[in-house]
This record gives sequence, C-alpha cells and structure tokens, in this order.
Amino acid sequence: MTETTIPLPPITEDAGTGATLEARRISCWFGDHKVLERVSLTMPAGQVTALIGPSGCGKSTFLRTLNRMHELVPSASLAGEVLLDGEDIYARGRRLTEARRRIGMVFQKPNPFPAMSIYDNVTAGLKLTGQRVRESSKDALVEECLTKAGLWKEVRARLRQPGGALSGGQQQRLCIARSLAVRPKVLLMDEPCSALDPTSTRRIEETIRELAHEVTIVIVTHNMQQAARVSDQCAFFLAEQGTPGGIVEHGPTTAMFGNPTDPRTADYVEGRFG
Ligand SMILES: Nc1ncnc2c1ncn2[C@@H]1O[C@H](COP(=O)(O)OP(=O)(O)OP(=O)(O)O)[C@@H](O)[C@H]1O
Repeated sequence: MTETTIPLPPITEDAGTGATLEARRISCWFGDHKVLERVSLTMPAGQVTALIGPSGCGKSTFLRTLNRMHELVPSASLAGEVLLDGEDIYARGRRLTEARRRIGMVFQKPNPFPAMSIYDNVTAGLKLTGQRVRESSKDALVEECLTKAGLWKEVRARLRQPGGALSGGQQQRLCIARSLAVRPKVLLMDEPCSALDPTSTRRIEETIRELAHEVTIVIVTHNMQQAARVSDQCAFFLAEQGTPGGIVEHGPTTAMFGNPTDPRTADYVEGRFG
C-alpha cells in the first residue's frame, strides 16, 4: 500500500495566531434529553477562552461539539454550526479526521500511550491523522513540540523511556506535545489540571499562556483562580431547574470577575454556589 506523504513544515513556519472558532446556535441531546440550548460563542484566534459553570451544565458537552467528539456517543445528536475560520466543520463532505487534526483535545486525565516511548508518543498522532514526516525531520519536530509543551529540558536525555514513567504533570505536558505535533489551529482542554498537584498545575498554566500566541485555546475549568489566571475571555454556563444548559454571560475575563452584569455570574465566580 502506498501512503500519501503530507510534508509538514517546522511548526514555527506555521505559527500564526490560531484560528477563530465560532459556535452558532448549538443544541445537544443525549437521546431525548436536551442538555444544551442554542449556545453561540466566538472563541477568537490567539486567545484563551475559559468555559466555567457548575457541574452538569453542559461545558464538556459543548467542548466536545467543537471537534466533533460529541457524535461519538451513540445516542447523541446535535443542531447548529461550528465554524473554524468561517468554515463549518459539520458541513457535508467535511472529513472528521480533518476537524480532529485542526482542533486538538487534551483530556482531564493524562492519557499518553504508557508503554510507548516519550519520543513515539509525540509523533503518535501523525499516523492517526494520516500525516507523515520525513525521518530526518522527526527529531526536530519532537524537540519543538516538547519545548512548546514545556517538557523538553526534563526529558531530552530519556526520550526512549516509556511515557508512562513520567509524573502526572509531565504526562499531561507530553499529551500537549502530542497534540501540537499535528499542527492544530485550536486546542481544547477539558479540566487539564484537575488530576495534578499545584506545582504541575502552574507549569501547565504557563504552557497554556505561552501556546496562546499561536494556538487558540478553549479550556473547561472548575477552578476560578485558574480561569482568572489563564483566560482572556470567559463564558459562564448554567442549567437551571432541569432546563438545558446555556451561556448566561460571556466577556473579557477581567470584566467577568471584576464587574459581571448578571447576579448569577457574580454568585458563581465569588463562590456562592456551584
Ligand atoms: N454520555 C452521556 N450520556 C448521557 N448523558 C450525558 C452524557 N454525558 C453527559 N451527559 C449529560 O449531559 C449533561 C451535561 O453534562 P456535561 O458533562 O457536559 O456537563 P459539565 O458542565 O461538563 O459537568 P462537569 O463540570 O461535572 O464535568 C448532564 O446532564 C449529563 O448528565
């Protein structure tokens, strides 16, 4: 079988400011249960957008619609559009793998391939998304992605050791490096620090701020201090009294925390519920 080679330029050549992601009137169901009602949100290129709100209001579901992961659940359905730099990722003829390549995801629990080497973990996503890199370029790619994920100095002397031998925080940064290797325009992060200690959390937060210059980031977090530290804008989700979740308020993080317009936002960010 012949494989198509898609030459990948060094990341720096492709480094822009990410892409703007725009969700338009997203509604989601699990079977008959409607969990999101006409949610619209623009996540601007090169910014960090934090999705906040109490448990069960649909933040993760919304995040998973942004790279077509919601449709993996057999009972799940969806209405609305998700535009990546103006093009609907759900449009007929759009390939799922293309959406996943351009819009990467980092999960709550670090999930490197534990028996695979650190080096191979970084390049693992390339094959899965049908991309190939020349052998001669691989070392540079691995170094660049690990550097951007803030892990290079800690692992450069042991790239052939298994990914599973790293600490939890290092594993999460390895997963970020793996996501970066396929040149995403957007990185979705679902509570990426909730399984980590405070020091590792700080390292990931620094990494997020550094990456934001070239990748658009959308992060779900329950940690209000974290939302305040890492994000440029916030969207506050709420599902009241058994109704589907929606966005109550969104805007610049400084305004959301300093001067929210909706009393429910104020109550939530000041820790009075949730
Ligand atoms: N796979 C699933 N099947 C059925 N219902 C689901 C599924 N995943 C989520 N739900 C339901 O969808 C609603 C929204 O859940 P979701 O996980 O998106 O909320 P969340 O705000 O991210 O919560 P948390 O902060 O606790 O992670 C909840 O009522 C939840 O029970």
